Amino acid sequence: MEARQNTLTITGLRTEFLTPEGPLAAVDGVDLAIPRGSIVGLVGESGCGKSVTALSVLGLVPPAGRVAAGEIRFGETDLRTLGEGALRKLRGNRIAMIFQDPMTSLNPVYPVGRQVAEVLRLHRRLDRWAAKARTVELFQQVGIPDPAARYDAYPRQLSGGLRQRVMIAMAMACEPELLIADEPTTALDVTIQAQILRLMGDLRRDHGTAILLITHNMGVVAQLCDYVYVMYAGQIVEAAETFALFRAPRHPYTQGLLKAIPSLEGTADRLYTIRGSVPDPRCPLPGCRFCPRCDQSRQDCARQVPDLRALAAGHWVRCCHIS
Ligand SMILES: Nc1ncnc2c1ncn2[C@@H]1O[C@H](COP(=O)(O)OP(=O)(O)OP(=O)(O)O)[C@@H](O)[C@H]1O
Repeated sequence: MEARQNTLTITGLRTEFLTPEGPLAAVDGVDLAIPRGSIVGLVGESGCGKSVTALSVLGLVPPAGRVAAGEIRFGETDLRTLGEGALRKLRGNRIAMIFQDPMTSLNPVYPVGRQVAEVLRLHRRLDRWAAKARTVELFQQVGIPDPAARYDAYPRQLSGGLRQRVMIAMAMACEPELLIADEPTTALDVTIQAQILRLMGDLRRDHGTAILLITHNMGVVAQLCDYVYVMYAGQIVEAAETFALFRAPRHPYTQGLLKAIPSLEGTADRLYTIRGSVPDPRCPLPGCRFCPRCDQSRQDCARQVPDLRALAAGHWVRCCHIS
């Protein structure tokens, strides 16, 4: 895929946090591309660096951290060269975001309708009445019951599912080119989860929005994504089209994640889990970072640093023993 066809192209991203023990690389050399109008998944266990990748794109890395290296291109623009003012203009307009807990993004002291209408007034230049009418219409589209009454509700008066719908309505209001959704359905029950995922699919279909979907849920990936990046210990360890990844996962970590999906048949007595846990980024391992947890590791894995190599068109794997 040529870079100019991408809505987002991340190259060599390294994001560090300053700790008393020295700098810690939460994201360590990540390359990731989102072609226009596609839905790309970023998966991995907790602590792998998914959220920090998203925050780096948005220019929202917390104060102790910084993007130390790499390029983040939104279309032709290198986001790292933009000042805070220009970045703020892009966020909530051409780039929208949805987080796991919408309370962190919604202002608790303003009615939710006014918050969405504000976006329409600011970015779509609608007057007060048109913005209100469009907001109620958007609330209806995202399945908020009694949308006119909910316009005046405060965030705390709504359920988690309704708050997440408000966030989607806000994202739809801007008709963004890029939506970054970080665990958008994790806190919701399964039925609401499916509805929110459907709405994101609609956003892509109706507005051509490219979506980066961050999740640890492989089922969600299978349902929605065109392409998947698997992240482990700050690095991409496998990347492939969704169909190829599910049909023939090559990295032992990806194989473990897929084995851990609960099956409907429920044949296994216990749900599979990958033994061990994500390594502490403060103590980087000399060889393959997955080696201590890998059930296929060999003697040299602890010493050899694997590169991300192409196995087939569009299928990349970081493992010393796969060719
Ligand atoms: N403010 C911070 N200060 C220091 N380290 C941080 C900070 N935020 C994140 N990290 C570290 O960065 C690493 C990656 O964290 P990140 O939140 O990106 O993981 P994640 O894959 O998104 O996990 P989760 O699904 O739990 O959000 C972790 O080791 C974490 O400890």
